[in-house]
Amino acid sequence: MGTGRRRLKLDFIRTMLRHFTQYKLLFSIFLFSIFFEVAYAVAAPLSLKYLVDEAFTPKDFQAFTIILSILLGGGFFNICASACGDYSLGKLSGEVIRKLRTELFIHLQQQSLPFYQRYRVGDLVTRFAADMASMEKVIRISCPFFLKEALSILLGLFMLFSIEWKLALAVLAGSVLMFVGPRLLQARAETANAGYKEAQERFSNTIDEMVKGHKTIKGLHQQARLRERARKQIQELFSFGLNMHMTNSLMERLPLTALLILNGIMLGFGGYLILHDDMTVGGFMAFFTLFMSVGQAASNLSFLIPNLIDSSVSFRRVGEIFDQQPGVPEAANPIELPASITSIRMERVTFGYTEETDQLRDVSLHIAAGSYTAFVGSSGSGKSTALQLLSRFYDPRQGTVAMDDYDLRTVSEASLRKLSTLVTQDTFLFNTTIRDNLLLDGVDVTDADMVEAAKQAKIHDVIASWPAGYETMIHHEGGSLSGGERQRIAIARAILRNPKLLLLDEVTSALDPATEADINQWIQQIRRHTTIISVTHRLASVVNADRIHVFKEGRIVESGTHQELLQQNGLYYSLWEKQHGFHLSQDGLHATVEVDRLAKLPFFEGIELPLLQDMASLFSTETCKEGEAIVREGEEGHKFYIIVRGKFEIVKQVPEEGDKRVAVLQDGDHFGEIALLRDIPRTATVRAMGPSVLLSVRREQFQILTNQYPQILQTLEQTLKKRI
Ligand SMILES: Nc1ncnc2c1ncn2[C@@H]1O[C@H](COP(=O)(O)OP(=O)(O)OP(=O)(O)O)[C@@H](O)[C@H]1O
Repeated sequence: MGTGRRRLKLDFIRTMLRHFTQYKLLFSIFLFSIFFEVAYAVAAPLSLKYLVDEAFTPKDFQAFTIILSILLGGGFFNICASACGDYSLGKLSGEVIRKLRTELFIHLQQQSLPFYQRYRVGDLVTRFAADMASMEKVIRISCPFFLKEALSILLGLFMLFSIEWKLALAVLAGSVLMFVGPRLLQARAETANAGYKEAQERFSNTIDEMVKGHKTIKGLHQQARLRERARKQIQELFSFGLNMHMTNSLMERLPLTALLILNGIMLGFGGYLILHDDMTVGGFMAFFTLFMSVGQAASNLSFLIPNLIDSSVSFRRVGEIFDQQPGVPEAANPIELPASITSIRMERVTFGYTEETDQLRDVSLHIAAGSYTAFVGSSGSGKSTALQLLSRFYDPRQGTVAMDDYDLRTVSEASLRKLSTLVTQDTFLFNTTIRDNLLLDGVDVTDADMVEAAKQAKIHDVIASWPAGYETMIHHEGGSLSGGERQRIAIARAILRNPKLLLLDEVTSALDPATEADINQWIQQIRRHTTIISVTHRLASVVNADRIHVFKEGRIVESGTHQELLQQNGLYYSLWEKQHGFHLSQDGLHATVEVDRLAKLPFFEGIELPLLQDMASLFSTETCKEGEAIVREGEEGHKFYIIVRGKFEIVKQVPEEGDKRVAVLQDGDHFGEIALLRDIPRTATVRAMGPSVLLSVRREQFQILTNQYPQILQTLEQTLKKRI
């Protein structure tokens, strides 16, 4: 074991001892009761010496009565002391475990996002469940037992030496045998136990993934893959379990064998001493009985060792969590942010999720209170990252994020959360009623406010249509609700908090056009009294923003109003052009594309407008759900697609790495144009990252057009040749 690990374990044991010593009275009662119990257990065999030598052999009735009375009186007192000891131990260990659980829970809550990205759900749940249970066993049972047995051995040895030191010395020398085996096997047992725990963790993570992702797994028909992974992990559990069982059994058996050898030594040497009148028969009987009870205590201790080793792994794993310092710590004397602020600043901010990468580079911006600001740009350009820094989920590596003149590193988290609310595209709902999900703690609102907020977020009618209305229970963290419903509940939750600063991260991405329009209207209503910063890839929803910052590769490359940015004819202009020219019905089920927009596709360059008009009429609308693969790698393609709304990831199979995301496409992007010309297998899988709408055209339909107008085919062939 490395010194770091040992230090960690020692620190943790010190912490536990600190907890124990906080309850001085209970701890003292417990220690006294253990001491008395052990003293009595050791004294009882010693009484044999006096019974045999002083009472039975000389037939002295008075001595017999005195010894018997002492034994009975001591026995009665022993029962009382044991009962007090049991109560004090129960109370003491219960308190210590309660404190440890609470501290671990609070410690987890204090951690920042990087911690939750490092540890998976299964890892943390196993530490809370299996490791804590194993620690509880040690605190309640093994530790007191260890203390008792160790004390029995010490007192017993003292008595054995006082009865006959030569025999005691011989037995003591032989008893070294009892500890050699376990000592030799200890490292192996620790490795076997740690291996088993890690295998448990991996299996817990698979179950977690299976439960959370059951829809995606079914949708993508991945059951066999998951089953195979689970089968391997169960097999791994079996192998590690067998290894652990065998090592632990061996550790238990070796001391028993040593005990047999010791018995032989004692009988042989003891008999020799009696025959040479160096020891009385009563003395030998007392020695023998005492030795048996010391031997039993030593053997009990050796049985305890695997248990303690097992739990030492648990202590280390829980200690490791306690040792994690929050990545975004609260200042020692945090400043309370005022209830309203006048500005938000990012000054020369550079940030990376890891040391090696920079997701934001030298970003500076100034946002006036009461304004509506939008962050736009292509996928992966750093928009959401900037929002996370404004919410202080991370601290910048360089530069400052500040509200008024307060660096966020110096302000109290509570005051920051009171001032601002972040709504993201991944909505987490608690497994409780809709009402509880809306009326979270710390929000002083009435039922009427709640209903009003739900109406504004366009979710009231949906909730009211459920039999239990606002009392409907949420299960699986909202997994049974649609993405749009979850998103609208999150928006209602934000409305109820009535924040001064509202941070929105792609909040309308899962909504149909009608609801999106309603939410955009709500934003317009509140913008007068709320500062809004909205991240979106859909430019049409931010044309009214006071200021738009365009992100590219972690930098802000353009800033201005919609009109100013269009005039600049730069990145914003090209993004706008790409997204422009589509029409979508209010229910999001029917899309059309304008001819001008088709003309801008590179491979339709130079094709006459009337032909493109015919082409535009060939497109049909397709909708798809989150996780759905619209195109699969290796399959023959027959369709060309244009994304009207939504995000798609392009995933390629990389040998030994599995699926790898190579790009993300969004509104206005297109793919699969080669399928219009010939059969070739798709080079990647295209999978929806949220509910999406596409326009598609099949090659057969396209061919009717090209048969009529062969020049389309020639132009397309030439353009594609140029591109490939
Ligand atoms: N937690 C994370 N750990 C490591 N890298 C991350 C993390 N979150 C985002 N990234 C990476 O940081 C880069 C910027 O991501 P960010 O989410 O800020 O982009 P974005 O512009 O908001 O794009 P999108 O609209 O697709 O979310 C991307 O390359 C992304 O893969």
